[in-house]
Amino acid sequence: MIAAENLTKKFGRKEVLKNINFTIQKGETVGVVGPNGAGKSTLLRIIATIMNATTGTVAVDGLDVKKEKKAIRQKIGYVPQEIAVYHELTTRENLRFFGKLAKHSSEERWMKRCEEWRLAEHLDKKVKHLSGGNQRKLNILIAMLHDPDILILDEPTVGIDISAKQEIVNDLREFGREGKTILYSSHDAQELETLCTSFLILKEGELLFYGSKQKVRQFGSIAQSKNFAETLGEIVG
Ligand SMILES: Nc1ncnc2c1ncn2[C@@H]1O[C@H](COP(=O)(O)OP(=O)(O)OP(=O)(O)O)[C@@H](O)[C@H]1O
Repeated sequence: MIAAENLTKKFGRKEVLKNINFTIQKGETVGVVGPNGAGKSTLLRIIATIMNATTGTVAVDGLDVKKEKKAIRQKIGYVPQEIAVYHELTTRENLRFFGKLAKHSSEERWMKRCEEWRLAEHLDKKVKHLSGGNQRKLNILIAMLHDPDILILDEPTVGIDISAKQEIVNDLREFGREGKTILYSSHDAQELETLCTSFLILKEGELLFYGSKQKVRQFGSIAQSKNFAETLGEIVG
């Protein structure tokens, strides 16, 4: 469970998260949505213990993100927007290297994931020779090396083609079915609809909405006849 209470974040005088409250239950796949600059990355970084909130709290399974960073990092995998792997190393070398840094990584487990995610055939290729989609997959698998219960992904499919996006979304859906909690920030309504069970909508630092996919449709009541992507687009505006 991830519970935010009266969360605010200021950069100088600019308040980019304004008194945010929500509780995410275990096993949810939450789409974190909002226009550019809404505060999505900032919120995800605070939950991932990379950045501190200015005031308020976030508890991950009862642990405080400010005080118990180490314990929370065992539970969470964080996938940054940028591809943060070594391009001159092979896929296998990257997994081994980051596996050594991560506690509780197991080569047997990541080999199994590579097979499930169709990366096994690319294990001995240098990352610079992988397709954009496979580089993105590797970026995600590295965040999963310690088998976290919660995966936080900040726009993980930017710049790749539609079929690679669909593969990643399907692989993450399977991961969600293992009972994992996923927070997924994206501007792509199609992939959000396919993957997410609930939505957290931010606008100019305010939490506009948090609830199930069905409720998003009700929330966008003026758009009843429209499809999900249009409804979401209208809410986010
Ligand atoms: N380190 C920082 N210092 C100062 N301002 C920052 C910093 N990081 C983010 N901001 C500002 O905070 C606001 C929220 O940024 P954030 O990156 O969280 O938005 P976002 O919703 O993720 O946007 P995008 O969809 O473009 O990635 C923006 O106005 C941004 O310029």
